[in-house]
Amino acid sequence: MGAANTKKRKYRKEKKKARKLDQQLQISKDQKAKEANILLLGTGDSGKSTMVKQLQILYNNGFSQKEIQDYKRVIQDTIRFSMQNLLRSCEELNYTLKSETESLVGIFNKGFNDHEVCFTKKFGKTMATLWTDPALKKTWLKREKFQIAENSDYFWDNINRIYSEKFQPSNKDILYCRIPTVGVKEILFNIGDKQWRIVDVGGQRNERRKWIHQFENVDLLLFIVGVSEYAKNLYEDKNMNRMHESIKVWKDTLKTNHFKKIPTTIIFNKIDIFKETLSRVSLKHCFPEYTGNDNFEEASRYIMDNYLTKRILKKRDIKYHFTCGTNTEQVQGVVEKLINTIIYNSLEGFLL
Ligand SMILES: Nc1nc2c(ncn2[C@@H]2O[C@H](COP(=O)(O)OP(=O)(O)OP(=O)(O)O)[C@@H](O)[C@H]2O)c(=O)[nH]1
Ligand SMILES: [Mg+2]
Repeated sequence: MGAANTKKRKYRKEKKKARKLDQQLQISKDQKAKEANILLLGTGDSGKSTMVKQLQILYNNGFSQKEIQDYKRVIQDTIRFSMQNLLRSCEELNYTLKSETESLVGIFNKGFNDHEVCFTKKFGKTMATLWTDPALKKTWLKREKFQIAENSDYFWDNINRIYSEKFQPSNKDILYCRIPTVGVKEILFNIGDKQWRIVDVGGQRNERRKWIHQFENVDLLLFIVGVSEYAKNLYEDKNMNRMHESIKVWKDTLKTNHFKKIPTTIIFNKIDIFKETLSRVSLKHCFPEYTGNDNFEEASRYIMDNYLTKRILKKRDIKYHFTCGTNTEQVQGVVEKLINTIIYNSLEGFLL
Protein backbone atom coordinates (compact mmCIF):
# COMPACT_ATOMS: atom_id res chain seq x y z
CA MET A 1 0.00 0.00 0.00
CA GLY A 2 2.71 2.38 1.16
CA ALA A 3 4.85 1.41 -1.80
CA ALA A 4 1.97 2.04 -4.24
CA ASN A 5 1.42 5.53 -2.77
CA THR A 6 5.08 6.37 -3.06
CA LYS A 7 5.03 5.21 -6.69
CA LYS A 8 1.96 7.38 -7.42
CA ARG A 9 3.57 10.43 -5.77
CA LYS A 10 6.74 9.87 -7.73
CA TYR A 11 4.71 9.54 -10.95
CA ARG A 12 2.81 12.82 -10.26
CA LYS A 13 6.06 14.59 -9.48
CA GLU A 14 7.63 13.35 -12.71
CA LYS A 15 4.56 14.44 -14.70
CA LYS A 16 4.64 17.93 -13.13
CA LYS A 17 8.33 18.20 -13.94
CA ALA A 18 7.73 17.16 -17.55
CA ARG A 19 4.86 19.71 -17.90
CA LYS A 20 7.11 22.48 -16.57
CA LEU A 21 9.85 21.47 -18.98
CA ASP A 22 7.35 21.52 -21.87
CA GLN A 23 6.20 25.00 -20.87
CA GLN A 24 9.78 26.24 -20.68
CA LEU A 25 10.50 24.71 -24.07
CA GLN A 26 7.40 26.37 -25.55
CA ILE A 27 8.44 29.76 -24.13
CA SER A 28 11.91 29.44 -25.63
CA LYS A 29 10.43 28.25 -28.96
CA ASP A 30 8.08 31.27 -29.02
CA GLN A 31 11.00 33.50 -28.15
CA LYS A 32 13.12 31.88 -30.89
CA ALA A 33 10.30 32.29 -33.44
CA LYS A 34 10.34 36.02 -32.68
CA GLU A 35 14.12 36.44 -32.74
CA ALA A 36 16.88 35.50 -35.10
CA ASN A 37 20.61 35.95 -34.83
CA ILE A 38 22.59 36.63 -37.96
CA LEU A 39 26.35 36.52 -37.97
CA LEU A 40 28.25 38.38 -40.70
CA LEU A 41 31.69 36.99 -41.47
CA GLY A 42 34.20 37.72 -44.22
CA THR A 43 37.66 39.19 -44.62
CA GLY A 44 38.42 42.91 -44.18
CA ASP A 45 36.92 45.37 -46.68
CA SER A 46 34.49 42.79 -48.11
CA GLY A 47 31.44 44.89 -47.27
CA LYS A 48 30.00 43.54 -43.98
CA SER A 49 29.46 46.91 -42.32
CA THR A 50 28.05 48.31 -45.56
CA MET A 51 25.39 45.60 -45.39
CA VAL A 52 24.61 46.68 -41.82
CA LYS A 53 24.35 50.33 -42.93
CA GLN A 54 21.87 49.26 -45.60
CA LEU A 55 19.76 47.48 -43.00
CA GLN A 56 19.87 50.62 -40.89
CA ILE A 57 18.62 52.65 -43.87
CA LEU A 58 15.98 50.11 -44.85
CA TYR A 59 14.59 49.09 -41.48
CA ASN A 60 15.86 51.47 -38.76
CA ASN A 61 15.09 54.96 -40.13
CA GLY A 62 18.64 55.60 -41.32
CA PHE A 63 21.33 57.49 -39.45
CA SER A 64 21.10 59.83 -36.44
CA GLN A 65 22.28 63.44 -36.68
CA LYS A 66 25.28 62.50 -34.54
CA GLU A 67 26.23 59.65 -36.89
CA ILE A 68 25.85 61.93 -39.92
CA GLN A 69 28.16 64.53 -38.36
CA ASP A 70 30.73 61.83 -37.50
CA TYR A 71 30.66 60.54 -41.10
CA LYS A 72 31.13 64.08 -42.39
CA ARG A 73 34.53 64.27 -40.75
CA VAL A 74 35.47 60.72 -41.82
CA ILE A 75 34.63 61.57 -45.44
CA GLN A 76 36.68 64.78 -45.39
CA ASP A 77 39.60 62.90 -43.83
CA THR A 78 39.31 60.08 -46.38
CA ILE A 79 39.53 62.54 -49.27
CA ARG A 80 42.64 64.17 -47.87
CA PHE A 81 44.49 60.98 -46.87
CA SER A 82 43.61 59.19 -50.10
CA MET A 83 44.85 62.15 -52.14
CA GLN A 84 48.15 62.05 -50.24
CA ASN A 85 48.34 58.32 -50.96
CA LEU A 86 47.51 58.87 -54.64
CA LEU A 87 50.22 61.54 -55.04
CA ARG A 88 52.79 59.25 -53.42
CA SER A 89 51.81 56.33 -55.66
CA CYS A 90 51.91 58.56 -58.75
CA GLU A 91 55.49 59.42 -57.91
CA GLU A 92 56.38 55.76 -57.29
CA LEU A 93 54.94 54.84 -60.68
CA ASN A 94 57.05 57.62 -62.25
CA TYR A 95 54.06 59.33 -63.81
CA THR A 96 54.56 63.05 -64.46
CA LEU A 97 52.08 65.65 -63.27
CA LYS A 98 51.28 68.68 -65.40
CA SER A 99 53.43 71.65 -64.35
CA GLU A 100 50.33 73.63 -63.19
CA THR A 101 49.33 70.72 -60.96
CA GLU A 102 52.87 70.31 -59.66
CA SER A 103 52.68 73.73 -58.01
CA LEU A 104 49.45 72.72 -56.20
CA VAL A 105 51.17 69.73 -54.59
CA GLY A 106 53.16 72.10 -52.35
CA ILE A 107 49.95 73.90 -51.29
CA PHE A 108 48.31 70.54 -50.60
CA ASN A 109 51.25 69.27 -48.51
CA LYS A 110 51.44 72.51 -46.53
CA GLY A 111 47.74 72.52 -45.68
CA PHE A 112 47.46 68.76 -45.11
CA ASN A 113 47.93 68.77 -41.30
CA ASP A 114 46.81 72.33 -40.65
CA HIS A 115 43.27 72.08 -39.28
CA GLU A 116 42.69 75.80 -39.92
CA VAL A 117 43.27 75.05 -43.59
CA CYS A 118 42.51 71.43 -44.46
CA PHE A 119 38.73 71.67 -44.05
CA THR A 120 38.35 74.94 -45.98
CA LYS A 121 36.61 75.34 -49.32
CA LYS A 122 39.90 76.57 -50.78
CA PHE A 123 41.71 73.39 -49.75
CA GLY A 124 38.91 71.35 -51.28
CA LYS A 125 39.33 73.28 -54.52
CA THR A 126 43.05 72.51 -54.53
CA MET A 127 42.27 68.78 -54.30
CA ALA A 128 39.55 69.06 -56.95
CA THR A 129 42.10 70.57 -59.34
CA LEU A 130 44.72 67.95 -58.47
CA TRP A 131 42.17 65.25 -59.30
CA THR A 132 41.79 66.60 -62.86
CA ASP A 133 45.43 65.75 -63.63
CA PRO A 134 45.70 62.83 -66.15
CA ALA A 135 48.67 61.36 -64.27
CA LEU A 136 46.58 61.01 -61.12
CA LYS A 137 43.70 59.47 -63.06
CA LYS A 138 46.19 57.01 -64.57
CA THR A 139 47.53 56.24 -61.09
CA TRP A 140 43.97 55.53 -59.85
CA LEU A 141 43.64 52.94 -62.62
CA LYS A 142 46.63 51.14 -61.09
CA ARG A 143 45.18 51.28 -57.58
CA GLU A 144 45.38 47.52 -57.05
CA LYS A 145 49.16 47.99 -56.73
CA PHE A 146 48.77 50.04 -53.54
CA GLN A 147 46.37 50.28 -50.61
CA ILE A 148 43.83 53.05 -51.00
CA ALA A 149 40.27 53.49 -49.68
CA GLU A 150 37.64 52.02 -51.98
CA ASN A 151 35.44 54.63 -53.65
CA SER A 152 37.96 57.47 -53.18
CA ASP A 153 37.25 58.47 -56.81
CA TYR A 154 33.57 58.98 -55.91
CA PHE A 155 34.57 61.36 -53.11
CA TRP A 156 37.07 63.27 -55.28
CA ASP A 157 34.39 63.63 -57.98
CA ASN A 158 32.21 65.24 -55.29
CA ILE A 159 34.80 67.42 -53.55
CA ASN A 160 33.12 70.74 -54.20
CA ARG A 161 29.85 69.54 -52.69
CA ILE A 162 31.64 67.88 -49.77
CA TYR A 163 33.67 71.01 -48.98
CA SER A 164 30.68 73.36 -49.18
CA GLU A 165 29.51 74.84 -45.86
CA LYS A 166 26.11 73.20 -46.13
CA PHE A 167 27.49 69.70 -46.72
CA GLN A 168 25.47 66.97 -45.04
CA PRO A 169 26.48 63.43 -46.03
CA SER A 170 23.77 61.64 -47.98
CA ASN A 171 23.02 57.95 -47.48
CA LYS A 172 25.12 57.26 -50.57
CA ASP A 173 28.10 59.19 -49.11
CA ILE A 174 27.81 57.19 -45.90
CA LEU A 175 27.55 53.88 -47.75
CA TYR A 176 30.68 54.71 -49.75
CA CYS A 177 32.65 55.66 -46.67
CA ARG A 178 34.98 53.19 -44.97
CA ILE A 179 35.66 52.71 -41.27
CA PRO A 180 37.32 49.33 -40.59
CA THR A 181 35.46 47.51 -37.81
CA VAL A 182 37.34 46.93 -34.59
CA GLY A 183 35.76 44.43 -32.19
CA VAL A 184 32.17 43.38 -32.50
CA LYS A 185 29.13 45.50 -33.32
CA GLU A 186 25.59 44.32 -32.62
CA ILE A 187 22.59 45.90 -34.23
CA LEU A 188 18.91 45.12 -33.67
CA PHE A 189 16.29 45.36 -36.41
CA ASN A 190 12.63 44.58 -36.62
CA ILE A 191 11.53 43.08 -39.89
CA GLY A 192 7.97 41.81 -39.93
CA ASP A 193 7.14 40.51 -36.48
CA LYS A 194 10.64 39.23 -35.92
CA GLN A 195 13.51 40.89 -34.16
CA TRP A 196 16.88 40.41 -35.80
CA ARG A 197 20.17 40.68 -34.10
CA ILE A 198 22.97 41.21 -36.60
CA VAL A 199 26.50 40.74 -35.42
CA ASP A 200 29.16 42.52 -37.46
CA VAL A 201 32.80 41.69 -36.80
CA GLY A 202 36.11 43.09 -38.00
CA GLY A 203 37.48 41.03 -40.90
CA GLN A 204 41.17 41.89 -40.82
CA ARG A 205 43.51 39.18 -39.54
CA ASN A 206 44.03 40.57 -36.03
CA GLU A 207 40.25 40.97 -35.65
CA ARG A 208 39.43 37.40 -36.65
CA ARG A 209 40.78 36.06 -33.38
CA LYS A 210 37.69 37.54 -31.73
CA TRP A 211 35.21 35.76 -34.03
CA ILE A 212 34.98 32.58 -31.97
CA HIS A 213 33.14 34.40 -29.17
CA GLN A 214 30.22 34.97 -31.56
CA PHE A 215 29.76 31.39 -32.76
CA GLU A 216 26.98 30.33 -30.33
CA ASN A 217 23.26 30.72 -31.12
CA VAL A 218 23.67 31.68 -34.75
CA ASP A 219 20.50 31.18 -36.82
CA LEU A 220 21.91 32.36 -40.11
CA LEU A 221 25.49 32.76 -41.25
CA LEU A 222 26.20 35.34 -43.93
CA PHE A 223 29.67 35.17 -45.44
CA ILE A 224 30.60 38.22 -47.46
CA VAL A 225 33.10 38.10 -50.32
CA GLY A 226 34.37 41.21 -52.08
CA VAL A 227 34.60 39.75 -55.60
CA SER A 228 36.64 42.67 -56.91
CA GLU A 229 39.31 41.86 -54.34
CA TYR A 230 40.80 39.19 -56.61
CA ALA A 231 43.07 41.92 -57.98
CA LYS A 232 44.39 43.18 -54.64
CA ASN A 233 46.64 42.05 -51.84
CA LEU A 234 45.80 42.27 -48.17
CA TYR A 235 46.16 45.50 -46.27
CA GLU A 236 47.67 43.52 -43.37
CA ASP A 237 49.92 41.29 -45.53
CA LYS A 238 51.17 42.86 -48.75
CA ASN A 239 52.18 39.46 -50.16
CA MET A 240 48.83 37.72 -49.80
CA ASN A 241 46.11 37.98 -52.43
CA ARG A 242 42.82 39.05 -50.85
CA MET A 243 40.71 36.44 -52.60
CA HIS A 244 43.06 33.59 -51.69
CA GLU A 245 42.75 34.73 -48.09
CA SER A 246 38.96 34.93 -48.32
CA ILE A 247 38.66 31.40 -49.78
CA LYS A 248 40.87 30.09 -46.99
CA VAL A 249 38.79 31.84 -44.32
CA TRP A 250 35.57 30.55 -45.94
CA LYS A 251 36.81 26.94 -45.93
CA ASP A 252 37.96 27.24 -42.32
CA THR A 253 34.56 28.68 -41.40
CA LEU A 254 32.76 25.73 -42.97
CA LYS A 255 34.91 23.33 -40.97
CA THR A 256 33.85 25.01 -37.71
CA ASN A 257 31.64 22.60 -35.76
CA HIS A 258 29.29 25.39 -34.65
CA PHE A 259 28.21 26.08 -38.25
CA LYS A 260 27.83 22.56 -39.58
CA LYS A 261 24.01 22.68 -39.30
CA ILE A 262 23.53 26.44 -39.60
CA PRO A 263 21.84 27.83 -42.74
CA THR A 264 24.57 29.63 -44.64
CA THR A 265 24.53 32.14 -47.47
CA ILE A 266 27.45 33.65 -49.36
CA ILE A 267 27.07 37.19 -50.60
CA PHE A 268 29.37 37.84 -53.56
CA ASN A 269 29.63 41.60 -53.13
CA LYS A 270 31.13 44.58 -54.97
CA ILE A 271 29.98 43.45 -58.41
CA ASP A 272 30.10 47.06 -59.69
CA ILE A 273 33.83 47.32 -58.94
CA PHE A 274 34.35 43.74 -60.12
CA LYS A 275 32.97 44.53 -63.60
CA GLU A 276 35.18 47.62 -63.90
CA THR A 277 38.26 45.82 -62.56
CA LEU A 278 37.86 42.96 -65.06
CA SER A 279 38.31 45.47 -67.87
CA ARG A 280 41.80 46.25 -66.49
CA VAL A 281 43.04 43.21 -64.55
CA SER A 282 42.55 39.64 -65.76
CA LEU A 283 41.17 37.04 -63.38
CA LYS A 284 44.38 35.16 -64.17
CA HIS A 285 46.07 37.58 -61.77
CA CYS A 286 44.47 35.60 -58.95
CA PHE A 287 43.90 32.25 -60.69
CA PRO A 288 46.76 31.67 -63.19
CA GLU A 289 45.03 28.47 -64.38
CA TYR A 290 41.91 30.42 -65.46
CA THR A 291 41.31 30.03 -69.19
CA GLY A 292 37.96 31.82 -69.53
CA ASN A 293 37.22 35.34 -70.71
CA ASP A 294 37.38 38.33 -68.42
CA ASN A 295 33.69 39.05 -68.58
CA PHE A 296 31.32 39.12 -65.63
CA GLU A 297 29.41 35.92 -66.44
CA GLU A 298 32.43 33.66 -66.89
CA ALA A 299 34.61 35.20 -64.22
CA SER A 300 31.89 35.29 -61.56
CA ARG A 301 30.99 31.65 -62.31
CA TYR A 302 34.66 30.68 -61.89
CA ILE A 303 34.96 32.52 -58.58
CA MET A 304 31.73 30.98 -57.34
CA ASP A 305 32.99 27.49 -58.21
CA ASN A 306 36.06 28.16 -56.09
CA TYR A 307 33.92 28.90 -53.04
CA LEU A 308 31.15 26.41 -53.70
CA THR A 309 33.16 23.42 -54.86
CA LYS A 310 31.33 20.18 -55.68
CA ARG A 311 32.69 18.70 -52.46
CA ILE A 312 31.24 21.52 -50.37
CA LEU A 313 27.89 21.43 -52.17
CA LYS A 314 27.65 17.69 -51.64
CA LYS A 315 27.82 18.21 -47.90
CA ARG A 316 25.95 21.49 -47.45
CA ASP A 317 23.01 23.32 -48.95
CA ILE A 318 24.51 26.79 -49.26
CA LYS A 319 22.72 29.67 -50.90
CA TYR A 320 24.41 32.56 -52.65
CA HIS A 321 23.68 36.01 -54.07
CA PHE A 322 25.62 38.52 -56.15
CA THR A 323 25.21 42.12 -55.01
CA CYS A 324 26.43 45.63 -55.12
CA GLY A 325 26.43 46.41 -51.41
CA THR A 326 26.13 50.16 -51.94
CA ASN A 327 22.95 49.77 -54.02
CA THR A 328 20.08 49.96 -51.51
CA GLU A 329 17.47 48.55 -53.89
CA GLN A 330 19.62 45.54 -54.73
CA VAL A 331 20.42 44.83 -51.10
CA GLN A 332 16.74 45.11 -50.21
CA GLY A 333 15.99 42.48 -52.88
CA VAL A 334 18.58 40.16 -51.37
CA VAL A 335 17.37 40.75 -47.80
CA GLU A 336 13.79 40.01 -48.85
CA LYS A 337 14.92 36.81 -50.52
CA LEU A 338 16.84 35.85 -47.39
CA ILE A 339 13.77 36.47 -45.28
CA ASN A 340 11.32 34.74 -47.56
CA THR A 341 13.30 31.75 -48.62
CA ILE A 342 15.76 31.05 -45.86
CA ILE A 343 14.09 32.37 -42.76
CA TYR A 344 10.42 31.60 -43.34
CA ASN A 345 11.00 28.26 -45.03
CA SER A 346 14.12 26.38 -44.06
CA LEU A 347 15.09 28.37 -40.98
CA GLU A 348 11.60 28.20 -39.42
CA GLY A 349 11.68 24.47 -39.97
CA PHE A 350 15.15 24.37 -38.51
CA LEU A 351 14.20 26.36 -35.43
CA LEU A 352 11.02 24.47 -34.60
N1 LIG B 1 31.51 50.45 -54.93
C1 LIG B 1 31.24 49.60 -53.96
N2 LIG B 1 31.79 49.77 -52.75
C2 LIG B 1 31.48 48.88 -51.78
C3 LIG B 1 30.59 47.81 -51.97
N3 LIG B 1 30.47 47.13 -50.81
C4 LIG B 1 31.26 47.77 -49.92
N4 LIG B 1 31.88 48.82 -50.50
C5 LIG B 1 32.87 49.73 -49.94
O1 LIG B 1 33.96 48.94 -49.47
C6 LIG B 1 34.53 49.53 -48.32
C7 LIG B 1 34.62 48.50 -47.23
O2 LIG B 1 33.34 48.13 -46.80
P1 LIG B 1 33.03 47.72 -45.30
O3 LIG B 1 31.58 47.41 -45.24
O4 LIG B 1 33.57 48.69 -44.35
O5 LIG B 1 33.88 46.37 -45.18
P2 LIG B 1 33.97 45.39 -43.93
O6 LIG B 1 33.80 44.01 -44.45
O7 LIG B 1 33.03 45.81 -42.87
O8 LIG B 1 35.46 45.60 -43.49
P3 LIG B 1 36.10 45.33 -42.01
O9 LIG B 1 35.28 46.08 -41.03
O10 LIG B 1 37.51 45.79 -42.09
O11 LIG B 1 36.02 43.86 -41.79
C8 LIG B 1 33.64 50.74 -47.99
O12 LIG B 1 34.26 51.89 -48.49
C9 LIG B 1 32.35 50.48 -48.75
O13 LIG B 1 31.74 51.66 -49.18
C10 LIG B 1 30.04 47.63 -53.28
O14 LIG B 1 29.31 46.69 -53.55
N5 LIG B 1 30.40 48.56 -54.22
MG1 LIG C 1 33.29 46.43 -40.97
